[in-house]
Amino acid sequence: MKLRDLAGILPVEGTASADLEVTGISSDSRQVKPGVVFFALAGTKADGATYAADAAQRGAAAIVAGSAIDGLPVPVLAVDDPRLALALSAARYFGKQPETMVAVTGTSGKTSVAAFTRQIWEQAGYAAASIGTTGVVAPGRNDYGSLTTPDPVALHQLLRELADAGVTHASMEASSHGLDQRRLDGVKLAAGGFTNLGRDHMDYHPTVEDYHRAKLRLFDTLLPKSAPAVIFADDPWSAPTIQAAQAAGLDVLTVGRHGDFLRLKRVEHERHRQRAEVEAVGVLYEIDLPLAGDFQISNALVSAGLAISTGTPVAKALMALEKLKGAPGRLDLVGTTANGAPVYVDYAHKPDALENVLASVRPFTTGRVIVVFGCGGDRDRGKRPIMGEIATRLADVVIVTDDNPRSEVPEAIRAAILAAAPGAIEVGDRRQAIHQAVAMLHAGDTLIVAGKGHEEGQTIGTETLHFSDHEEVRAALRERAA
Ligand SMILES: CC(=O)N[C@H]1[C@@H](OP(=O)(O)OP(=O)(O)OC[C@H]2O[C@@H](n3ccc(=O)[nH]c3=O)[C@H](O)[C@@H]2O)O[C@H](CO)[C@@H](O)[C@@H]1O[C@H](C)C(=O)N[C@@H](C)C(=O)N[C@H](CCC(=O)O)C(=O)O
Ligand SMILES: Nc1ncnc2c1ncn2[C@@H]1O[C@H](COP(=O)(O)OP(=O)(O)OP(=O)(O)O)[C@@H](O)[C@H]1O
Ligand SMILES: N[C@H](CCC[C@H](N)C(=O)O)C(=O)O
Ligand SMILES: [Mg+2]
Repeated sequence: MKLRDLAGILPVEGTASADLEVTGISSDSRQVKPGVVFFALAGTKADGATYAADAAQRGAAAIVAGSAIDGLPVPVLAVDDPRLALALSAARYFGKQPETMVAVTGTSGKTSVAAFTRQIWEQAGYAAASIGTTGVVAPGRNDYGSLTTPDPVALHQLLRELADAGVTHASMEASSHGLDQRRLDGVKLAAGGFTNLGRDHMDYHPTVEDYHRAKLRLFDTLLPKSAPAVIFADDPWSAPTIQAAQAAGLDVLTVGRHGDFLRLKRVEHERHRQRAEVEAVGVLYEIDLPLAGDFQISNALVSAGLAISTGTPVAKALMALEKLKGAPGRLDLVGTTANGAPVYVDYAHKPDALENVLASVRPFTTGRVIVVFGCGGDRDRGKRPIMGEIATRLADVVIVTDDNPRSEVPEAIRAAILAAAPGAIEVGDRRQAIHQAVAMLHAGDTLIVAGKGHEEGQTIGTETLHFSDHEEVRAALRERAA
């Protein structure tokens, strides 16, 4: 591709640089090779403009920045919003994506909805993919991920690979960081989904309104006019979300107990499954959902809404719910003790999620609900006492442990949780905490190991050591059985 092929996004018209050959796109100077266009982004830790000279020295074809940078031996193209320019350039450079793409946003449930939507499409016979916190799942592919919403260059490279491999349908998670940082702006979306809004990422967003505004970008900026917006109607934040989607001219489809498009009429919970009656366009469907957790029915309805609104027949989409598999580490039943007490691994690492998951196992627990959890370091500090209070209120035994302390002092993180969790047991070492919890299970009890879900590491300082809640739970169950 020539630089001129990025015209309309970058101010290249009429300049001598328009004929330059472009061999790639990057926002990281360390990745720049000859011919790469370097985008200097103002970040949260550094200002990319500081690295423009480094990029030029490595052979960058041109530098794109928010303002002029003097003294560089390569053309500098100034744009208003370098992140937006990066996203649009990446889309044009890689040039291809699965035809039907949907994105889901919300505080909790995104990974589950992305996975469920892919599964519905698969059952309807489409070659489908999902992209998010747990990685990329596509035919013949299951790659572990790092970011929930990949950065635009990685994202469009991936979309190109998926499209080249014949994937026609893809669902992805739109995190608030991803939306705010324009990571999704170059993706052509057919529909958007909203699950709920609660407290999250208060280290990044100054207020919850600001956080909600970032989420709303999916509806008021990214989706084309009259595209379907599938909104879970039973959340307190659904009303302002519906309003914003309507104002943007979207086709609002609500789901849930208060939903018009897919209305949940009745639900009967069992321990590991639930039976739901759903009304869709005047027809009643009985659905036997093979997943535990009240919230999974909400996620399933958003997913069905996304699949239906992008062309999957209603009955096919709703019947596909009967075969759903939970996303890894989302109220994941890892095993049971010999006396029948179940042990779940769950990714609840924010207040609403913890509240939901503890509440959803209570009706099936004749004994005690036991929870093991901690809070991540270098992340929202405000959530620590809130989660301590929730655990104390909703569980009978609370074990506070470590969850990726990162650069913080682990004891200090635990102390912030414990301040609101009188009577909680403190066991810093997560392995020991899990083993201790499994050892105390009596018949009728339920254990939830929360916070890490699918994660496979524990980050202490700058080092990440292999750690898996699944493996530790299995080991503890084996130990107990021996
Ligand atoms: C806080 C945050 O969101 N950071 C993301 C952001 O980085 P940044 O722009 O702030 O980067 P920075 O370190 O300040 O550097 C500024 C610029 O200088 C460049 N640079 C830096 C050094 C150098 O030598 N050369 C150079 O060019 C950097 O590449 C960057 O472009 O943009 C980068 C590119 O898209 C992301 O990789 C990076 O994610 C970091 C790794 C991260 O941890 N992000 C998390 C918080 C995140 O995004 N999480 C969400 C939500 C998770 C969820 O709830 O599910 C997600 O979508 O995963
Ligand atoms: N619809 C929901 N409402 C409330 N809590 C939920 C819902 N769906 C999932 N949860 C809880 O949140 C946890 C994370 O779920 P999931 O991974 O699907 O959400 P997410 O939005 O992708 O989260 P993250 O932003 O952390 O990746 C689950 O393990 C469960 O505890
Ligand atoms: N995507 C989230 C995941 C947090 C998971 C939890 N285990 C933690 O480390 O805080 C984050 O990076 O903030
Ligand atoms: Mg996720």
